[in-house]
This record gives sequence, structure tokens and C-alpha cells, in this order.
Amino acid sequence: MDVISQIKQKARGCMQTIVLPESYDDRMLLAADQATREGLARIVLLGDPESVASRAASVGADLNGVELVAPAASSCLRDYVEQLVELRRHKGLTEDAACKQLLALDNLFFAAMMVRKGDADGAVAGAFNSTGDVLRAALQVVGTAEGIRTVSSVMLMVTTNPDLGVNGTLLFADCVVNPRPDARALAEIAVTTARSCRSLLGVEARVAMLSFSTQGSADHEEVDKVRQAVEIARSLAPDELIDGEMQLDAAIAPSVAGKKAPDSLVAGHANTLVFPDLNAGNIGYKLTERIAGARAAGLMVQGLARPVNDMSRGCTVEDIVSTVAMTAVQACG
Ligand SMILES: CC(C)(COP(=O)(O)OP(=O)(O)OC[C@H]1O[C@@H](n2cnc3c(N)ncnc32)[C@H](O)[C@@H]1OP(=O)(O)O)[C@@H](O)C(=O)NCCC(=O)NCCS
Ligand SMILES: CC(=O)OP(=O)(O)O
Repeated sequence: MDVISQIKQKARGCMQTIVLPESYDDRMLLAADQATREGLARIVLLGDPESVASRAASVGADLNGVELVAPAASSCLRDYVEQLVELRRHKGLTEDAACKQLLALDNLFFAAMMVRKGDADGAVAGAFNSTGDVLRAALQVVGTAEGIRTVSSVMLMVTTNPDLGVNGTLLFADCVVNPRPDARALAEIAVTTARSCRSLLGVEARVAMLSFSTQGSADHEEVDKVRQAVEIARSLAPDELIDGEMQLDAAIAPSVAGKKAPDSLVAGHANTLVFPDLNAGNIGYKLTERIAGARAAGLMVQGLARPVNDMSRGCTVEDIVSTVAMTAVQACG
């Protein structure tokens, strides 16, 4: 069974409630239909029920079994406004402004608040809205999990080469959140991604901290940052297998690893790739997807107190459906 089918099977076993705020994107309507038919989660779509239903009919999405919630008519609205004011008091948020945010047409803050309050177990957005907007709502409303300073993201890259990673699947991080992580943030990204590897793929992570240098072959402050991150990550999680700095070929090609990093327990067999910054991570995953033809599944945002996951605006309906399944698996822990 391929990795996405395994994740879907896990999702079916825990039947979580997942809210999709972007009912104004046709792909979300079709994904709500498909996820419900596949029994992956109880789906809630936000928006005016009449317009959502008529738009769904026009694109051939069957919303039987999908709950439609209009934020403006919700009995939770009052409570959500109070919560948001409380949460953002230190930023001077007024009741009026909180109400406007919760009733904004994008529904992002309302969805995040449903997740915070446990009225949904997770949310998936980003087919229409930018990643920054989805993340800002999640960071402001849901916040970080206990003990986590750095929220980040992981992408499952499903390739057709079974020699790579776990039967062809690799985890890439961070592809979306932190533009310029310092050594401490990079270390946290490595540790949380190692944990995501275990929960998503059920295997121990072999984490390669990527760079343009392998074991000191180049001398630059950017290389030093990665090297420091490896030290910090090992001190934060001594049981995880984390190594670097190393180049991509040394990380995944045993023949190159044999020459560049012969003593490494990770090199040549990495299943988790941690990129040094967001330029590398975002470009790296899109290259692997668009040129190498890998399937990019996710994104999964890691380190939030509860799951809110983001999509690329270029996503397909199937991408959304698999992210719904990943979100459900994340929610049930
Ligand atoms: C993630 C991002 C939106 C956060 O921006 P921001 O301006 O810090 O957002 P906010 O101020 O609303 O953040 C809310 C809170 O979360 C905190 N925060 C921001 N980034 C965080 C992170 N990675 N981890 C943990 N907390 C974070 C902020 O410090 C802030 O705390 P405060 O409310 O107590 O002041 C921004 O880093 C970003 O745009 N990243 C790139 C997204 C992107 O375009 N990706 C590429 C395409 S996919
Ligand atoms: C994940 C990502 O890169 O998002 P977008 O393509 O929407 O910018």
C-alpha cells in the first residue's frame, strides 16, 4: 500500500472533524465531496450555506454528509470574538476589529478559532489564500504547542524511486514558514520533523541537515549556521539520528556518501531533508515536484497547538484530500 493510502487508512480509523474555510474555491468543494465519500473525516465547509450549495451543484460536488456553517449566523460567534480579543489584547485588538477578522470573507480566523476551541479537530486552507495569511491566522489564534518556539512545515515528497527515503518517500522541511531560520530555529525544525517522520511514516528519521558543504568541504557563515544547528538539535533530541552539514547528493546517494561522508550514519540513506532556509526549501520542493515529477503531499504545519495545514495555491483536489487525511492523522496524535 502506498504512503498516501496508509495515511488515509489511519484517518478513517480516527474520524476527526476537519474545517475547510475556502468554500469559495471549487477545488475545496470537490475535495469536501471526495473526502466525505472516502470516509476520511467529518467535513465542515464555512460560508453562506445557500451560496455554497449552489456553487457545489454547479461544479458537480455532492455535499451530502458535509456540514455547512455560516460564520455570521453561528451561535459560537460571540464567544469567538471574546476569545480573540483576549488572545490579541497585547496587540491592542478591539472587539470591533476582532469581529471583523472573524467575519472576514476568507473565513481563516473563524476556522482557526473553531480549531482552537475544539469545534473542529483541524483545518485545511491555502488553495486560494496565500500561505502567509493562512499561517498568520493559525499563529495568532491556535498558537504554538507546549515547548515549541518555532512553527515550521513538512512536505511529503513521494517519488517513483523506491531506493530513496522510505520506499521512495522523503520528508522535506521547512518549505513554507521560516524565511531565515537561525541555528536554534533550524535545530527545532530538524527535531520536530524527525518526530513527524515517525508519526507519518512509522519509521525512525534519518535527518540530513543540508548545505552546499559536506563535513567542512566549504567555509562560510551559512555552513557554520547549519553545523551549529546540528549540535543544538542533537542536544535537544539525543535519541534522534541527525547529521550534517551535508550536500543533497551526499544525503541521498550512497555512492557519493561513501566518498564525502563515509562515517555518517545518515549520509546516503537520509529519509528527512532539512533545508538551510526557505529559499532552498520552497524552491527545492517545487523542483522535485515539477521537474522530477514527485508527488508533493501536505503541507503539514508542525509545532502548532492543534493542526491547521496549508496548501499551495497550485494544488489539485487530490492534494487537498490527502492533506485532509494528514490533518486528521495529526489531530488524533
Ligand atoms: C509565518 C509568517 C506569516 C509569520 O509572520 P509574522 O508577521 O511574524 O506574523 P504575526 O506577527 O501575525 O505572528 C503571530 C505570532 O506568531 C509568532 N510567530 C511568527 N512566526 C513564527 C514561527 N515560525 N514560529 C512560532 N511563532 C511564530 C509571532 O512572533 C507573533 O507572536 P505575537 O503575536 O506574540 O507577537 C511569516 O514568517 C511569513 O510570511 N513566512 C513566509 C510565508 C511564505 O510566504 N512562504 C512562502 C510560500 S509557501
Ligand atoms: C506552499 C507554497 O509554496 O504555497 P504557494 O504556492 O501558495 O505560494
